[in-house]
Amino acid sequence: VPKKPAAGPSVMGLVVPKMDTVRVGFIGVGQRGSGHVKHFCHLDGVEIKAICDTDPQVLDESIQFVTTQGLPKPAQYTGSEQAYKDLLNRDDIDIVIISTPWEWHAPMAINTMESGKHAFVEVPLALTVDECWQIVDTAERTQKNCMMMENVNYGRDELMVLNMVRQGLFGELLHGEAAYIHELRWQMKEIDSKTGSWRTYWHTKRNGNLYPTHGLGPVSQYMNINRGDRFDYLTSMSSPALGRGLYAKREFPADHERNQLDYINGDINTSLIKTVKGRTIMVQHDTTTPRPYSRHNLIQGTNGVFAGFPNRIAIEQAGSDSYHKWDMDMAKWYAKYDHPLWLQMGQEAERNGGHGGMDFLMLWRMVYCLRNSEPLDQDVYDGTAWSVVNILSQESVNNRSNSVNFPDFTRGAWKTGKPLGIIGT
Ligand SMILES: NC(=O)c1ccc[n+]([C@@H]2O[C@H](COP(=O)([O-])OP(=O)(O)OC[C@H]3O[C@@H](n4cnc5c(N)ncnc54)[C@H](O)[C@@H]3O)[C@@H](O)[C@H]2O)c1
Repeated sequence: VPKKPAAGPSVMGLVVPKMDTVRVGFIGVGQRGSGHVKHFCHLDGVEIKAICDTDPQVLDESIQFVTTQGLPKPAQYTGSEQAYKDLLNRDDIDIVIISTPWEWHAPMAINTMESGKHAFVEVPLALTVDECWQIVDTAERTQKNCMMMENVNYGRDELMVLNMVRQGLFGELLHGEAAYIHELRWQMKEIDSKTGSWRTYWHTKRNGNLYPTHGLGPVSQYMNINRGDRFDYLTSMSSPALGRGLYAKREFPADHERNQLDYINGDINTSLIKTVKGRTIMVQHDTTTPRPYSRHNLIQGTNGVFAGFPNRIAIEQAGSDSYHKWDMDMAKWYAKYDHPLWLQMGQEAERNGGHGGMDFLMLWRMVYCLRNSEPLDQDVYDGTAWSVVNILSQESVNNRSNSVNFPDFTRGAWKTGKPLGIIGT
């Protein structure tokens, strides 16, 4: 895709006028979006103005939840797949939280920004390179935020590792490993509604990394991707696609629809990203094999390594060869390196829950930035760079793993982009 002329100034580091109250609308309140609604009911300085979902039942559940908290009843929109546009026509909403199936993310984000509102979108942000460019173009033309809500960047461990990296504990960074390894075959039993009712089909349409952002977001922030470095090119391979067919055979009658599908997505996809500075990142996707959960969360530098799942660390200390053995005892590392944001908000985040507190912390931080006129921690360039791995990995897999170049969605602004600060220091 050729580099297009910008439709407006870069939105890297975008600061928008301070909001005393953040007025929010929700599109999609299924399994994920309903959680966001619950968290927003416990955040200061927000008003839930409207909620939209095509499923009247989940819509009603979220509306009920809000009112049982003693909060005003939000307006509701349902009845068609386009009903969200009526929500966007309101003039009393500042931000829209989009938690719909993947194919809706890009059009809804674009329509949200065009309606004068800021878009906050579930992962992944987009499904084609063209959609990525359209989102970037719209953000630049409208000067609106479009943040992909990568919650994993707000996990305690990920925040701590970011803090360790910034303090130089690992030396110069060389290599990272990221993954979404999460056995989700059971979602194939969600037939008429819920995640599996739409997500299952992606395994019949694409062969690559369907869901790259959870592991990749934090590793990208460790490496200052789009802020001094950027993804240059990628090569990708997929294993055979066997697990979903076998599962369908075992779990569904022979004539069941799940047994008529052609599952083409390799059970394990492995991609390698090279950055402009020469660093390497391995990214894996596997939602099919019987295997414990992992996002890898590995960062290797000239002075040592941190790896997650389970957490372990090895550092070259004072010339000793202590790095031959993993230190699995995290207590002293947390004591020394817990991120200031976690020290400030971690207890409240854990009390509110959501993937160990990361969900609440992300939403709290979004609202904090909007209310204090600070740039968000993740911008439209991050969301597109992390999401486009989905698309580029397929291209590479389908072409004997030949390398594929990353588009530079920042249009060169990565060279001067400021690294994400450690808030509170
Ligand atoms: N960040 C995370 O940790 C995390 C976790 C789970 C899901 N997700 C993401 O959240 C998104 C939603 O996933 P989910 O598990 O909640 O799925 P889901 O199927 O439970 O919910 C999706 C909702 O969107 C509604 N919807 C579909 N089309 C719509 C339209 N045109 N207008 C309005 N509503 C519409 C559906 O009725 C449904 O209620 C996905 O992108 C998924 O990848 C992220």
